[in-house]
Amino acid sequence: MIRQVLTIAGSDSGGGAGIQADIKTFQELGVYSTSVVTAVTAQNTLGVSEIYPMAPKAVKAQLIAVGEDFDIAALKTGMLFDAEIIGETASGIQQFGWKNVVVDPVMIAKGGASLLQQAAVEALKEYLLPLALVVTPNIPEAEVISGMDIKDTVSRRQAAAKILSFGADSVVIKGGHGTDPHMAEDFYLNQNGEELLFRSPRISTAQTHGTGCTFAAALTTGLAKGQSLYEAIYTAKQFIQAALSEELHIGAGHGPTNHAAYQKSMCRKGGVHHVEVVR
Ligand SMILES: Nc1ncnc2c1ncn2[C@@H]1O[C@H](COP(=O)(O)OP(=O)(O)O)[C@@H](O)[C@H]1O
Ligand SMILES: Cc1ncc(COP(=O)(O)OP(=O)(O)O)c(N)n1
Repeated sequence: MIRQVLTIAGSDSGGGAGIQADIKTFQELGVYSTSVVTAVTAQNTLGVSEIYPMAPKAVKAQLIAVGEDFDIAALKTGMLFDAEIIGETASGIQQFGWKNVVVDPVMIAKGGASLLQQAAVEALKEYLLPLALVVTPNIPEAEVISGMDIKDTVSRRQAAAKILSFGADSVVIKGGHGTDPHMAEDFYLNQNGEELLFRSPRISTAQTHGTGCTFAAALTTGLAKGQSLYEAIYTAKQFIQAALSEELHIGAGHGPTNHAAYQKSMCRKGGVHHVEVVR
């Protein structure tokens, strides 16, 4: 039977991030996607113009509808917007005993719009992080959650350890916002103190809308298929590298990544992107 996954996230009318990015990624990687919409954003490649959060009871009703009928092998959370929606999300995960929980702690869109109320950060730490197999902040999100500045590899490791203190099994601090002009480096740390670096050449492109959602969705798919966390992160890094490499050039701003590129690269001899892993 096809593996079933769930995304709990906001809608991006521009289709590059949020629920739309997740579903495209799930489809490309061969799992069946269910979805719980937490908010509707009016958004395109130039930015977010309006946000309409769902009523918490609407989020709850969607979670129950999915939970009562589907066998969810892995799930990801994205834009959750406020503390009440975080509370409903955490309750749903616990009610249905869902495992393989990937928490992408979406806070700010590339254009600067706030996708999580500041007051909700505490709820994220208290209710959601303890349920996470892996939490995937970008560097600014990792700074907010840890309350620390990340300016080098030492402070990145300290911030990752602080994030783990809120109860997630592991963390990946994504490197898209890093300062290395040559490499995009994602740092993994787990509760056993094991750390890994996943490194790919940094691609010079403005078509980066939705990189974080896409990466976390690909990771979620790997877990649903029974991959180890290591394999799932590795595949997700290959997926996003391909999606950034073959630009679509859609829209006038930060365009979406190309969700179809990974499958195309699989068909080419030697086409799958190499990811360097440093232990
Ligand atoms: N220019 C780039 N070249 C290669 N990989 C990138 C680039 N930008 C982001 N990535 C990768 O995309 C994934 C998402 O990272 P990031 O952009 O930091 O997340 P977010 O969209 O949440 O800000 C990570 O695996 C990161 O290393
Ligand atoms: C509805 C919605 N959810 C999440 C995001 C942020 O997505 P992300 O992958 O972090 O990409 P950027 O916004 O940084 O390009 C979003 N914009 N909208």
